[in-house]
Amino acid sequence: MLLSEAAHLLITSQVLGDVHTKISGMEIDSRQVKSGDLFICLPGFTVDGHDYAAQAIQKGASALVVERQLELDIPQLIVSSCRHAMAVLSDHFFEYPSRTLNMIGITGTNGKTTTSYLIERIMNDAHINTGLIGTIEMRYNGTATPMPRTTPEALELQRLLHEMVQSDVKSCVMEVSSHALEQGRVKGTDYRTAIFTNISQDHLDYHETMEEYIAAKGLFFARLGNRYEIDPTKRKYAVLNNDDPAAEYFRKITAADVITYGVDHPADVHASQIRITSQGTTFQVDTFKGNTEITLKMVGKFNVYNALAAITAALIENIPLEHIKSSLEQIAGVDGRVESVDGGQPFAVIVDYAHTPDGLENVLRTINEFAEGNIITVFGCGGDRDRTKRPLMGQIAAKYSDYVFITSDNPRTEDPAAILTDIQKGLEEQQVATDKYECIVDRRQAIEKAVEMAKPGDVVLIAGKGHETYQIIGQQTLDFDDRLVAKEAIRGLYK
Ligand SMILES: CC(=O)N[C@H]1[C@@H](OP(=O)(O)OP(=O)(O)OC[C@H]2O[C@@H](n3ccc(=O)[nH]c3=O)[C@H](O)[C@@H]2O)O[C@H](CO)[C@@H](O)[C@@H]1O[C@H](C)C(=O)N[C@@H](C)C(=O)N[C@H](CCC(=O)O)C(=O)O
Ligand SMILES: Nc1ncnc2c1ncn2[C@@H]1O[C@H](COP(=O)(O)OP(=O)(O)OP(=O)(O)O)[C@@H](O)[C@H]1O
Ligand SMILES: N[C@H](CCC[C@H](N)C(=O)O)C(=O)O
Ligand SMILES: [Mg+2]
Repeated sequence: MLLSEAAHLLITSQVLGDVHTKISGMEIDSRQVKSGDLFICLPGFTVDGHDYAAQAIQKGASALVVERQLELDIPQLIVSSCRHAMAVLSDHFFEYPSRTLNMIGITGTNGKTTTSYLIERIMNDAHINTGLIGTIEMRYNGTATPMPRTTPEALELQRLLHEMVQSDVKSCVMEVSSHALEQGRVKGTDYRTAIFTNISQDHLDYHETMEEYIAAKGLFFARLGNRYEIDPTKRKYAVLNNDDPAAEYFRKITAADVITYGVDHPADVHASQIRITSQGTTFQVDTFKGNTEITLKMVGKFNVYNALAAITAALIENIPLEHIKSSLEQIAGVDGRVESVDGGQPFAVIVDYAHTPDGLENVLRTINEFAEGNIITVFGCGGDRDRTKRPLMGQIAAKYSDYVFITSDNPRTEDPAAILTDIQKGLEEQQVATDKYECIVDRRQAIEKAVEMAKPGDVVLIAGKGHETYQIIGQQTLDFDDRLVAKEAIRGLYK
Protein backbone atom coordinates (compact mmCIF):
# COMPACT_ATOMS: atom_id res chain seq x y z
CA MET A 1 0.00 0.00 0.00
CA LEU A 2 1.20 3.56 -0.66
CA LEU A 3 0.72 6.41 1.79
CA SER A 4 -1.47 8.14 -0.82
CA GLU A 5 -3.84 5.16 -0.72
CA ALA A 6 -4.12 5.44 3.06
CA ALA A 7 -4.77 9.18 2.74
CA HIS A 8 -7.45 8.52 0.12
CA LEU A 9 -9.28 6.20 2.54
CA LEU A 10 -9.15 8.79 5.31
CA ILE A 11 -10.76 11.61 3.43
CA THR A 12 -10.10 14.43 5.89
CA SER A 13 -6.50 13.43 6.58
CA GLN A 14 -3.53 15.58 5.69
CA VAL A 15 -0.31 14.11 4.28
CA LEU A 16 3.07 15.51 5.26
CA GLY A 17 5.90 14.15 3.15
CA ASP A 18 6.16 11.77 0.22
CA VAL A 19 2.79 10.32 -0.80
CA HIS A 20 4.60 7.51 -2.66
CA THR A 21 6.04 6.11 0.57
CA LYS A 22 5.54 2.34 0.59
CA ILE A 23 3.80 0.72 3.54
CA SER A 24 4.46 -2.97 3.95
CA GLY A 25 2.73 -3.48 7.30
CA MET A 26 1.01 -1.68 10.18
CA GLU A 27 1.81 -1.53 13.87
CA ILE A 28 0.53 0.20 17.04
CA ASP A 29 3.28 -0.97 19.40
CA SER A 30 6.69 0.60 18.78
CA ARG A 31 8.40 -2.47 20.24
CA GLN A 32 6.94 -4.66 17.49
CA VAL A 33 7.67 -2.37 14.52
CA LYS A 34 9.30 -3.94 11.47
CA SER A 35 10.97 -2.22 8.54
CA GLY A 36 8.44 -0.53 6.24
CA ASP A 37 5.60 -0.47 8.80
CA LEU A 38 3.11 2.35 9.15
CA PHE A 39 3.19 3.20 12.88
CA ILE A 40 -0.16 4.39 14.25
CA CYS A 41 0.24 6.57 17.34
CA LEU A 42 -2.64 5.70 19.67
CA PRO A 43 -3.29 8.13 22.50
CA GLY A 44 -3.80 5.56 25.25
CA PHE A 45 -5.23 5.56 28.74
CA THR A 46 -1.81 5.10 30.33
CA VAL A 47 0.72 6.41 27.79
CA ASP A 48 0.58 8.23 24.48
CA GLY A 49 1.68 6.31 21.37
CA HIS A 50 2.95 9.62 19.90
CA ASP A 51 5.75 9.46 22.51
CA TYR A 52 6.96 6.20 20.95
CA ALA A 53 7.11 7.43 17.35
CA ALA A 54 10.88 8.03 17.52
CA GLN A 55 11.43 4.46 18.72
CA ALA A 56 9.21 3.20 15.90
CA ILE A 57 11.30 5.13 13.36
CA GLN A 58 14.49 3.63 14.79
CA LYS A 59 12.99 0.21 14.25
CA GLY A 60 12.26 0.99 10.61
CA ALA A 61 8.78 2.56 10.43
CA SER A 62 8.27 4.14 7.00
CA ALA A 63 5.48 6.56 7.99
CA LEU A 64 3.30 7.62 10.91
CA VAL A 65 -0.40 8.13 11.53
CA VAL A 66 -0.71 10.94 14.09
CA GLU A 67 -3.29 13.24 15.64
CA ARG A 68 -0.81 16.11 15.76
CA GLN A 69 2.26 16.85 13.68
CA LEU A 70 5.45 15.50 15.22
CA GLU A 71 8.87 17.12 14.79
CA LEU A 72 10.26 14.01 13.17
CA ASP A 73 11.70 13.64 9.69
CA ILE A 74 9.31 11.03 8.31
CA PRO A 75 6.11 11.11 6.24
CA GLN A 76 3.05 11.64 8.45
CA LEU A 77 -0.65 11.24 7.98
CA ILE A 78 -2.49 13.64 10.29
CA VAL A 79 -5.96 12.43 11.24
CA SER A 80 -8.60 13.46 13.76
CA SER A 81 -8.73 10.00 15.35
CA CYS A 82 -5.92 7.46 15.19
CA ARG A 83 -8.27 4.75 16.47
CA HIS A 84 -10.70 5.41 13.63
CA ALA A 85 -7.80 5.48 11.14
CA MET A 86 -6.52 2.19 12.53
CA ALA A 87 -9.90 0.52 11.96
CA VAL A 88 -10.33 1.85 8.41
CA LEU A 89 -6.73 1.18 7.32
CA SER A 90 -6.55 -2.30 8.87
CA ASP A 91 -9.78 -3.35 7.21
CA HIS A 92 -8.44 -2.18 3.84
CA PHE A 93 -4.90 -3.51 4.33
CA PHE A 94 -6.21 -6.98 5.15
CA GLU A 95 -8.61 -6.93 2.22
CA TYR A 96 -11.90 -6.57 4.11
CA PRO A 97 -11.85 -10.12 5.50
CA SER A 98 -15.17 -9.77 7.34
CA ARG A 99 -16.90 -9.35 3.99
CA THR A 100 -15.67 -12.78 2.95
CA LEU A 101 -16.29 -14.50 6.27
CA ASN A 102 -19.74 -15.03 7.66
CA MET A 103 -19.38 -13.04 10.90
CA ILE A 104 -21.32 -13.76 14.07
CA GLY A 105 -20.66 -11.39 16.97
CA ILE A 106 -21.81 -11.71 20.58
CA THR A 107 -22.11 -8.90 23.07
CA GLY A 108 -23.52 -8.76 26.62
CA THR A 109 -22.25 -8.81 30.19
CA ASN A 110 -22.28 -12.58 30.70
CA GLY A 111 -22.47 -15.64 28.51
CA LYS A 112 -20.45 -14.43 25.50
CA THR A 113 -17.67 -17.00 25.78
CA THR A 114 -20.05 -19.86 26.54
CA THR A 115 -22.37 -18.98 23.64
CA SER A 116 -19.45 -18.60 21.23
CA TYR A 117 -18.26 -22.16 21.92
CA LEU A 118 -21.77 -23.55 21.46
CA ILE A 119 -22.07 -21.82 18.08
CA GLU A 120 -18.57 -22.86 17.00
CA ARG A 121 -19.38 -26.49 17.76
CA ILE A 122 -22.77 -26.48 16.00
CA MET A 123 -21.30 -24.79 12.91
CA ASN A 124 -18.29 -27.09 12.65
CA ASP A 125 -20.49 -30.17 13.14
CA ALA A 126 -22.55 -28.84 10.23
CA HIS A 127 -19.31 -28.69 8.17
CA ILE A 128 -19.20 -24.90 8.06
CA ASN A 129 -15.53 -24.32 8.85
CA THR A 130 -15.80 -21.84 11.74
CA GLY A 131 -13.16 -19.88 13.63
CA LEU A 132 -13.54 -18.36 17.09
CA ILE A 133 -12.15 -15.27 18.81
CA GLY A 134 -12.76 -14.54 22.50
CA THR A 135 -11.68 -14.33 26.10
CA ILE A 136 -9.90 -17.67 26.27
CA GLU A 137 -8.35 -18.00 22.84
CA MET A 138 -8.70 -17.64 19.12
CA ARG A 139 -8.85 -20.87 17.20
CA TYR A 140 -9.60 -22.32 13.81
CA ASN A 141 -8.71 -25.47 11.88
CA GLY A 142 -7.83 -27.20 15.17
CA THR A 143 -5.11 -24.73 16.21
CA ALA A 144 -5.56 -22.41 19.19
CA THR A 145 -3.71 -19.30 20.36
CA PRO A 146 -4.36 -17.74 23.79
CA MET A 147 -5.73 -14.20 23.68
CA PRO A 148 -4.73 -11.40 26.05
CA ARG A 149 -8.14 -9.71 25.85
CA THR A 150 -11.70 -10.61 24.87
CA THR A 151 -11.83 -8.53 21.68
CA PRO A 152 -8.58 -7.63 19.92
CA GLU A 153 -7.66 -4.16 18.66
CA ALA A 154 -8.88 -3.45 15.10
CA LEU A 155 -5.42 -4.06 13.66
CA GLU A 156 -5.02 -7.44 15.33
CA LEU A 157 -8.63 -8.37 14.61
CA GLN A 158 -8.42 -7.71 10.88
CA ARG A 159 -5.08 -9.56 10.77
CA LEU A 160 -6.66 -12.60 12.44
CA LEU A 161 -9.71 -12.51 10.18
CA HIS A 162 -7.43 -12.27 7.13
CA GLU A 163 -5.51 -15.32 8.40
CA MET A 164 -8.81 -17.18 8.69
CA VAL A 165 -9.81 -16.27 5.13
CA GLN A 166 -6.41 -17.48 3.87
CA SER A 167 -6.93 -20.75 5.76
CA ASP A 168 -10.27 -21.45 4.13
CA VAL A 169 -12.34 -20.65 7.21
CA LYS A 170 -15.88 -19.74 6.18
CA SER A 171 -17.36 -18.28 9.31
CA CYS A 172 -16.12 -16.61 12.49
CA VAL A 173 -17.90 -16.37 15.81
CA MET A 174 -16.48 -13.77 18.16
CA GLU A 175 -17.07 -11.98 21.44
CA VAL A 176 -17.53 -8.23 21.17
CA SER A 177 -16.87 -6.52 24.49
CA SER A 178 -18.27 -3.13 25.44
CA HIS A 179 -14.68 -1.82 25.67
CA ALA A 180 -14.17 -2.92 22.08
CA LEU A 181 -17.34 -1.18 20.91
CA GLU A 182 -16.53 1.99 22.74
CA GLN A 183 -12.94 2.04 21.44
CA GLY A 184 -13.93 1.19 17.86
CA ARG A 185 -12.03 -2.11 17.83
CA VAL A 186 -14.71 -3.72 15.60
CA LYS A 187 -15.40 -0.64 13.47
CA GLY A 188 -15.78 -1.73 9.85
CA THR A 189 -16.23 -5.38 10.73
CA ASP A 190 -19.19 -6.62 8.75
CA TYR A 191 -21.36 -8.84 10.96
CA ARG A 192 -24.18 -10.90 9.59
CA THR A 193 -25.52 -11.78 13.00
CA ALA A 194 -25.20 -9.72 16.17
CA ILE A 195 -26.24 -11.48 19.38
CA PHE A 196 -27.16 -9.87 22.68
CA THR A 197 -26.94 -12.07 25.79
CA ASN A 198 -27.81 -9.78 28.73
CA ILE A 199 -26.79 -6.64 30.58
CA SER A 200 -26.08 -6.37 34.27
CA GLN A 201 -23.62 -4.40 36.31
CA ASP A 202 -19.94 -4.57 35.39
CA HIS A 203 -17.18 -2.30 34.14
CA LEU A 204 -18.51 0.80 35.87
CA ASP A 205 -14.89 1.85 36.30
CA TYR A 206 -14.75 2.27 32.53
CA HIS A 207 -18.26 3.24 31.42
CA GLU A 208 -19.14 5.20 34.57
CA THR A 209 -22.93 4.68 34.39
CA MET A 210 -25.17 1.79 33.34
CA GLU A 211 -26.67 4.09 30.67
CA GLU A 212 -23.24 4.58 29.11
CA TYR A 213 -22.56 0.86 29.34
CA ILE A 214 -25.84 0.04 27.56
CA ALA A 215 -25.15 2.75 24.97
CA ALA A 216 -21.74 1.15 24.25
CA LYS A 217 -23.42 -2.22 23.66
CA GLY A 218 -26.02 -0.44 21.53
CA LEU A 219 -23.31 0.61 19.07
CA PHE A 220 -23.16 -2.98 17.95
CA PHE A 221 -26.82 -3.03 16.90
CA ALA A 222 -26.96 0.55 15.67
CA ARG A 223 -24.18 -0.22 13.20
CA LEU A 224 -25.92 -3.30 11.91
CA GLY A 225 -27.58 -2.16 8.70
CA ASN A 226 -29.88 -3.95 6.33
CA ARG A 227 -30.02 -3.07 2.71
CA TYR A 228 -32.76 -5.63 2.11
CA GLU A 229 -31.04 -7.14 -0.89
CA ILE A 230 -32.80 -9.88 -2.78
CA ASP A 231 -29.93 -12.19 -1.80
CA PRO A 232 -30.97 -13.48 1.65
CA THR A 233 -27.39 -14.40 2.57
CA LYS A 234 -26.69 -10.66 2.76
CA ARG A 235 -29.39 -9.99 5.33
CA LYS A 236 -28.35 -8.87 8.83
CA TYR A 237 -29.83 -10.21 12.01
CA ALA A 238 -30.01 -8.87 15.55
CA VAL A 239 -30.57 -11.79 17.92
CA LEU A 240 -31.96 -10.39 21.15
CA ASN A 241 -32.69 -11.84 24.58
CA ASN A 242 -36.31 -10.79 25.03
CA ASP A 243 -36.17 -11.33 28.80
CA ASP A 244 -33.66 -8.49 29.19
CA PRO A 245 -35.18 -4.99 29.28
CA ALA A 246 -32.33 -3.59 27.13
CA ALA A 247 -33.54 -5.68 24.17
CA GLU A 248 -36.28 -3.14 23.47
CA TYR A 249 -33.73 -0.35 23.07
CA PHE A 250 -31.56 -2.43 20.73
CA ARG A 251 -34.61 -3.31 18.66
CA LYS A 252 -35.34 0.39 18.18
CA ILE A 253 -31.84 1.36 17.11
CA THR A 254 -31.05 -1.44 14.69
CA ALA A 255 -31.94 -1.58 11.02
CA ALA A 256 -31.40 -5.34 10.98
CA ASP A 257 -34.06 -8.06 11.19
CA VAL A 258 -34.73 -8.81 14.84
CA ILE A 259 -35.10 -12.38 16.06
CA THR A 260 -35.80 -12.87 19.75
CA TYR A 261 -35.14 -15.68 22.19
CA GLY A 262 -36.20 -16.09 25.79
CA VAL A 263 -37.88 -18.02 28.55
CA ASP A 264 -40.00 -15.66 30.64
CA HIS A 265 -41.45 -13.68 27.73
CA PRO A 266 -42.78 -14.81 24.36
CA ALA A 267 -39.99 -15.07 21.78
CA ASP A 268 -39.23 -16.45 18.32
CA VAL A 269 -37.05 -19.09 19.94
CA HIS A 270 -38.59 -19.95 23.26
CA ALA A 271 -37.66 -22.41 26.01
CA SER A 272 -40.03 -23.90 28.54
CA GLN A 273 -40.25 -26.82 30.99
CA ILE A 274 -36.68 -26.30 32.22
CA ARG A 275 -35.47 -29.09 34.49
CA ILE A 276 -32.10 -28.75 36.20
CA THR A 277 -30.17 -31.56 37.89
CA SER A 278 -26.54 -31.77 38.97
CA GLN A 279 -25.91 -33.65 35.71
CA GLY A 280 -27.48 -31.25 33.24
CA THR A 281 -30.44 -29.24 32.04
CA THR A 282 -33.42 -30.35 29.94
CA PHE A 283 -35.81 -27.95 28.20
CA GLN A 284 -38.40 -27.78 25.47
CA VAL A 285 -37.59 -25.38 22.67
CA ASP A 286 -40.10 -23.95 20.21
CA THR A 287 -38.65 -22.16 17.21
CA PHE A 288 -39.67 -20.73 13.84
CA LYS A 289 -38.17 -23.87 12.32
CA GLY A 290 -39.63 -26.61 14.52
CA ASN A 291 -39.76 -27.80 18.12
CA THR A 292 -37.74 -30.28 20.14
CA GLU A 293 -36.49 -31.22 23.59
CA ILE A 294 -32.82 -30.70 24.41
CA THR A 295 -30.74 -32.03 27.30
CA LEU A 296 -27.56 -30.06 27.91
CA LYS A 297 -24.69 -31.51 29.91
CA MET A 298 -24.25 -27.96 31.26
CA VAL A 299 -26.24 -26.86 34.30
CA GLY A 300 -28.23 -23.72 34.99
CA LYS A 301 -31.05 -21.63 33.56
CA PHE A 302 -28.40 -19.21 32.30
CA ASN A 303 -27.05 -21.93 30.06
CA VAL A 304 -30.52 -22.36 28.57
CA TYR A 305 -30.26 -18.71 27.50
CA ASN A 306 -26.81 -19.37 26.03
CA ALA A 307 -28.18 -22.40 24.20
CA LEU A 308 -31.17 -20.39 22.88
CA ALA A 309 -28.85 -17.72 21.50
CA ALA A 310 -26.74 -20.41 19.83
CA ILE A 311 -29.83 -22.18 18.43
CA THR A 312 -31.09 -18.90 16.93
CA ALA A 313 -27.73 -18.14 15.32
CA ALA A 314 -27.56 -21.66 13.90
CA LEU A 315 -31.12 -21.51 12.55
CA ILE A 316 -30.16 -18.31 10.72
CA GLU A 317 -27.43 -20.41 9.06
CA ASN A 318 -30.15 -22.87 8.02
CA ILE A 319 -28.75 -25.67 10.17
CA PRO A 320 -31.62 -28.11 10.91
CA LEU A 321 -32.90 -28.07 14.48
CA GLU A 322 -32.22 -31.80 14.91
CA HIS A 323 -28.54 -31.25 14.02
CA ILE A 324 -28.34 -28.34 16.44
CA LYS A 325 -29.85 -30.50 19.18
CA SER A 326 -27.38 -33.29 18.52
CA SER A 327 -24.37 -30.92 18.72
CA LEU A 328 -25.59 -29.16 21.87
CA GLU A 329 -26.26 -32.44 23.66
CA GLN A 330 -22.69 -33.60 23.10
CA ILE A 331 -20.96 -30.53 24.53
CA ALA A 332 -19.45 -31.44 27.90
CA GLY A 333 -18.95 -27.81 28.93
CA VAL A 334 -16.73 -24.81 28.40
CA ASP A 335 -13.30 -24.43 29.99
CA GLY A 336 -13.63 -22.84 33.45
CA ARG A 337 -17.41 -22.42 33.24
CA VAL A 338 -19.13 -24.49 35.98
CA GLU A 339 -16.21 -26.92 35.60
CA SER A 340 -16.15 -29.82 38.07
CA VAL A 341 -12.85 -30.66 39.71
CA ASP A 342 -12.65 -34.35 40.54
CA GLY A 343 -9.84 -35.49 42.81
CA GLY A 344 -11.82 -38.38 44.26
CA GLN A 345 -13.24 -36.26 47.13
CA PRO A 346 -16.71 -36.99 48.61
CA PHE A 347 -18.04 -33.51 47.82
CA ALA A 348 -18.29 -31.37 44.69
CA VAL A 349 -15.76 -28.73 43.74
CA ILE A 350 -16.82 -26.33 40.99
CA VAL A 351 -14.62 -23.74 39.31
CA ASP A 352 -16.53 -20.97 37.56
CA TYR A 353 -15.67 -17.69 35.85
CA ALA A 354 -18.48 -15.70 37.52
CA HIS A 355 -16.93 -12.28 38.07
CA THR A 356 -20.01 -10.06 38.08
CA PRO A 357 -22.88 -9.84 40.61
CA ASP A 358 -25.29 -11.36 38.09
CA GLY A 359 -22.88 -14.15 37.08
CA LEU A 360 -22.24 -15.06 40.72
CA GLU A 361 -25.94 -15.01 41.55
CA ASN A 362 -26.72 -17.24 38.57
CA VAL A 363 -24.14 -19.85 39.35
CA LEU A 364 -25.00 -19.89 43.06
CA ARG A 365 -28.73 -20.14 42.43
CA THR A 366 -28.04 -23.07 40.13
CA ILE A 367 -25.87 -24.81 42.74
CA ASN A 368 -28.61 -24.25 45.32
CA GLU A 369 -30.97 -26.19 43.08
CA PHE A 370 -28.98 -29.41 43.40
CA ALA A 371 -26.67 -29.09 46.42
CA GLU A 372 -27.42 -31.68 49.10
CA GLY A 373 -25.15 -30.28 51.78
CA ASN A 374 -23.60 -26.90 52.49
CA ILE A 375 -22.35 -24.47 49.87
CA ILE A 376 -18.91 -23.03 50.53
CA THR A 377 -17.92 -20.18 48.24
CA VAL A 378 -14.41 -18.91 47.60
CA PHE A 379 -14.24 -15.72 45.57
CA GLY A 380 -12.65 -12.30 45.16
CA CYS A 381 -12.82 -9.31 42.81
CA GLY A 382 -10.26 -8.09 40.31
CA GLY A 383 -8.17 -5.02 41.12
CA ASP A 384 -8.11 -1.93 38.85
CA ARG A 385 -11.66 -2.82 37.80
CA ASP A 386 -15.19 -1.81 38.80
CA ARG A 387 -15.09 -1.28 42.59
CA THR A 388 -18.82 -0.84 42.99
CA LYS A 389 -19.49 -4.50 42.22
CA ARG A 390 -17.40 -5.70 45.19
CA PRO A 391 -19.87 -5.24 48.10
CA LEU A 392 -22.72 -6.49 45.87
CA MET A 393 -20.83 -9.69 45.07
CA GLY A 394 -20.10 -10.09 48.79
CA GLN A 395 -23.81 -9.86 49.59
CA ILE A 396 -24.73 -12.34 46.87
CA ALA A 397 -22.07 -14.83 48.01
CA ALA A 398 -23.38 -14.62 51.58
CA LYS A 399 -27.03 -14.85 50.55
CA TYR A 400 -26.62 -18.08 48.59
CA SER A 401 -23.81 -19.80 50.55
CA ASP A 402 -23.45 -21.34 53.96
CA TYR A 403 -19.89 -20.11 54.30
CA VAL A 404 -17.82 -17.61 52.31
CA PHE A 405 -14.07 -17.27 51.93
CA ILE A 406 -13.39 -13.77 50.65
CA THR A 407 -10.04 -13.86 48.90
CA SER A 408 -7.94 -12.30 46.13
CA ASP A 409 -8.80 -12.54 42.42
CA ASN A 410 -6.28 -10.63 40.29
CA PRO A 411 -5.38 -7.72 42.61
CA ARG A 412 -3.30 -6.09 39.87
CA THR A 413 -1.89 -2.80 41.21
CA GLU A 414 -4.36 -2.44 44.10
CA ASP A 415 -3.69 -3.39 47.71
CA PRO A 416 -5.14 -6.95 47.91
CA ALA A 417 -6.35 -6.52 51.51
CA ALA A 418 -8.20 -3.32 50.57
CA ILE A 419 -10.16 -5.17 47.86
CA LEU A 420 -11.21 -7.77 50.44
CA THR A 421 -12.32 -4.96 52.75
CA ASP A 422 -14.50 -3.51 49.95
CA ILE A 423 -16.20 -6.90 49.59
CA GLN A 424 -16.54 -7.33 53.35
CA LYS A 425 -18.35 -3.99 53.61
CA GLY A 426 -21.23 -5.51 51.67
CA LEU A 427 -21.57 -8.32 54.21
CA GLU A 428 -21.31 -5.94 57.15
CA GLU A 429 -24.00 -3.73 55.66
CA GLN A 430 -26.35 -6.72 55.65
CA GLN A 431 -25.21 -7.74 59.11
CA VAL A 432 -24.08 -11.17 57.98
CA ALA A 433 -22.92 -13.12 61.05
CA THR A 434 -19.14 -12.97 61.32
CA ASP A 435 -18.93 -16.74 61.79
CA LYS A 436 -20.33 -17.15 58.25
CA TYR A 437 -17.30 -15.78 56.44
CA GLU A 438 -13.62 -14.98 56.66
CA CYS A 439 -11.09 -12.99 54.67
CA ILE A 440 -7.92 -14.72 53.48
CA VAL A 441 -5.78 -12.70 51.09
CA ASP A 442 -3.86 -15.73 49.80
CA ARG A 443 -6.12 -17.49 47.26
CA ARG A 444 -4.33 -20.83 47.60
CA GLN A 445 -4.81 -20.79 51.35
CA ALA A 446 -8.49 -19.88 50.97
CA ILE A 447 -9.05 -22.78 48.56
CA GLU A 448 -7.21 -25.17 50.91
CA LYS A 449 -9.34 -24.08 53.86
CA ALA A 450 -12.57 -24.43 51.87
CA VAL A 451 -11.67 -27.95 50.79
CA GLU A 452 -10.71 -28.78 54.36
CA MET A 453 -14.05 -27.49 55.65
CA ALA A 454 -16.19 -29.41 53.12
CA LYS A 455 -18.10 -32.51 54.26
CA PRO A 456 -19.63 -35.25 52.10
CA GLY A 457 -22.46 -33.83 49.98
CA ASP A 458 -21.23 -30.24 50.19
CA VAL A 459 -20.36 -28.06 47.21
CA VAL A 460 -17.28 -25.84 47.10
CA LEU A 461 -17.60 -23.08 44.52
CA ILE A 462 -14.37 -21.35 43.49
CA ALA A 463 -15.49 -18.34 41.46
CA GLY A 464 -13.96 -15.51 39.45
CA LYS A 465 -11.01 -16.93 37.57
CA GLY A 466 -12.40 -19.91 35.64
CA HIS A 467 -10.01 -20.82 32.84
CA GLU A 468 -7.30 -18.38 33.95
CA THR A 469 -3.96 -20.05 34.56
CA TYR A 470 -2.38 -17.04 36.22
CA GLN A 471 -2.82 -14.52 39.01
CA ILE A 472 -1.83 -10.89 38.48
CA ILE A 473 -0.36 -9.39 41.64
CA GLY A 474 1.18 -5.95 41.23
CA GLN A 475 2.95 -6.01 37.87
CA GLN A 476 3.67 -9.72 38.13
CA THR A 477 1.75 -12.50 36.44
CA LEU A 478 2.24 -15.67 38.46
CA ASP A 479 1.19 -19.24 37.63
CA PHE A 480 -2.14 -19.97 39.28
CA ASP A 481 -4.92 -22.29 38.20
CA ASP A 482 -7.94 -22.73 40.52
CA ARG A 483 -8.47 -26.25 39.19
CA LEU A 484 -4.90 -27.38 39.88
CA VAL A 485 -4.77 -25.66 43.25
CA ALA A 486 -8.06 -27.33 44.24
CA LYS A 487 -6.76 -30.71 43.10
CA GLU A 488 -3.56 -30.25 45.10
CA ALA A 489 -5.60 -29.30 48.17
CA ILE A 490 -7.80 -32.38 47.73
CA ARG A 491 -4.74 -34.61 47.25
CA GLY A 492 -3.25 -33.20 50.46
CA LEU A 493 -6.35 -34.31 52.39
CA TYR A 494 -7.36 -37.55 50.67
CA LYS A 495 -4.03 -39.30 50.09
C1 LIG B 1 -8.79 0.23 29.07
C2 LIG B 1 -8.31 -0.46 27.83
O1 LIG B 1 -9.08 -1.10 27.17
N1 LIG B 1 -7.02 -0.32 27.54
C3 LIG B 1 -6.45 -0.85 26.31
C4 LIG B 1 -5.68 0.27 25.66
O2 LIG B 1 -4.71 0.60 26.61
P1 LIG B 1 -4.16 2.01 26.74
O3 LIG B 1 -5.01 2.99 26.00
O4 LIG B 1 -3.88 2.25 28.17
O5 LIG B 1 -2.78 1.84 25.98
P2 LIG B 1 -1.43 2.38 26.46
O6 LIG B 1 -0.73 1.35 27.25
O7 LIG B 1 -1.68 3.71 27.05
O8 LIG B 1 -0.63 2.53 25.10
C5 LIG B 1 -1.01 3.48 24.08
C6 LIG B 1 -0.30 3.11 22.82
O9 LIG B 1 1.13 3.21 23.03
C7 LIG B 1 1.74 2.07 22.52
N2 LIG B 1 3.04 1.83 23.16
C8 LIG B 1 3.12 1.66 24.50
C9 LIG B 1 4.35 1.38 25.10
C10 LIG B 1 5.50 1.29 24.29
O10 LIG B 1 6.64 1.04 24.72
N3 LIG B 1 5.35 1.48 22.94
C11 LIG B 1 4.15 1.74 22.37
O11 LIG B 1 4.08 1.89 21.16
C12 LIG B 1 0.73 0.95 22.77
O12 LIG B 1 0.98 -0.17 21.96
C13 LIG B 1 -0.56 1.66 22.42
O13 LIG B 1 -0.81 1.59 21.05
O14 LIG B 1 -5.05 -0.15 24.47
C14 LIG B 1 -4.08 -1.19 24.71
C15 LIG B 1 -3.38 -1.49 23.40
O15 LIG B 1 -4.21 -2.06 22.47
C16 LIG B 1 -4.79 -2.40 25.32
O16 LIG B 1 -3.86 -3.44 25.56
C17 LIG B 1 -5.48 -1.98 26.61
O17 LIG B 1 -6.19 -3.05 27.17
C18 LIG B 1 -5.94 -3.23 28.57
C19 LIG B 1 -4.72 -4.12 28.74
C20 LIG B 1 -7.13 -3.89 29.26
O18 LIG B 1 -6.97 -4.45 30.32
N4 LIG B 1 -8.29 -3.80 28.72
C21 LIG B 1 -9.49 -4.44 29.31
C22 LIG B 1 -10.17 -3.52 30.31
C23 LIG B 1 -10.42 -4.79 28.19
O19 LIG B 1 -10.31 -4.30 27.08
N5 LIG B 1 -11.35 -5.69 28.49
C24 LIG B 1 -12.34 -6.16 27.55
C25 LIG B 1 -13.19 -7.24 28.18
C26 LIG B 1 -14.26 -6.67 28.98
C27 LIG B 1 -15.35 -7.70 29.23
O20 LIG B 1 -15.18 -8.50 30.16
O21 LIG B 1 -16.39 -7.66 28.59
C28 LIG B 1 -11.69 -6.85 26.37
O22 LIG B 1 -12.21 -6.78 25.26
O23 LIG B 1 -10.72 -7.59 26.61
N1 LIG C 1 -26.26 -16.18 30.01
C1 LIG C 1 -25.72 -15.95 31.19
N2 LIG C 1 -26.33 -15.12 32.08
C2 LIG C 1 -25.80 -14.86 33.27
N3 LIG C 1 -24.67 -15.40 33.74
C3 LIG C 1 -24.00 -16.24 32.92
C4 LIG C 1 -24.50 -16.56 31.60
N4 LIG C 1 -23.63 -17.41 31.03
C5 LIG C 1 -22.65 -17.60 31.90
N5 LIG C 1 -22.86 -16.91 33.05
C6 LIG C 1 -22.01 -16.80 34.25
O1 LIG C 1 -20.99 -15.86 33.91
C7 LIG C 1 -19.69 -16.46 33.89
C8 LIG C 1 -18.92 -16.00 32.68
O2 LIG C 1 -19.50 -16.60 31.53
P1 LIG C 1 -18.85 -16.35 30.11
O3 LIG C 1 -17.41 -16.50 30.22
O4 LIG C 1 -19.57 -17.17 29.11
O5 LIG C 1 -19.24 -14.81 29.94
P2 LIG C 1 -18.52 -13.66 29.11
O6 LIG C 1 -19.63 -12.74 28.71
O7 LIG C 1 -17.73 -14.24 28.02
O8 LIG C 1 -17.56 -12.95 30.15
P3 LIG C 1 -16.36 -11.89 29.83
O9 LIG C 1 -16.99 -10.54 29.93
O10 LIG C 1 -15.36 -12.10 30.86
O11 LIG C 1 -15.84 -12.18 28.47
C9 LIG C 1 -19.95 -17.96 33.89
O12 LIG C 1 -18.88 -18.62 34.51
C10 LIG C 1 -21.27 -18.09 34.61
O13 LIG C 1 -21.09 -18.06 36.00
N1 LIG D 1 -13.20 -9.79 31.21
C1 LIG D 1 -13.29 -9.50 32.62
C2 LIG D 1 -12.55 -10.56 33.30
C3 LIG D 1 -12.55 -10.49 34.81
C4 LIG D 1 -11.90 -11.68 35.39
C5 LIG D 1 -11.48 -11.53 36.79
N2 LIG D 1 -10.72 -12.69 37.10
C6 LIG D 1 -10.65 -10.27 37.00
O1 LIG D 1 -9.46 -10.34 36.81
O2 LIG D 1 -11.22 -9.24 37.37
C7 LIG D 1 -12.75 -8.10 32.90
O3 LIG D 1 -11.82 -7.67 32.21
O4 LIG D 1 -13.29 -7.43 33.75
MG1 LIG E 1 -15.80 -13.85 27.51
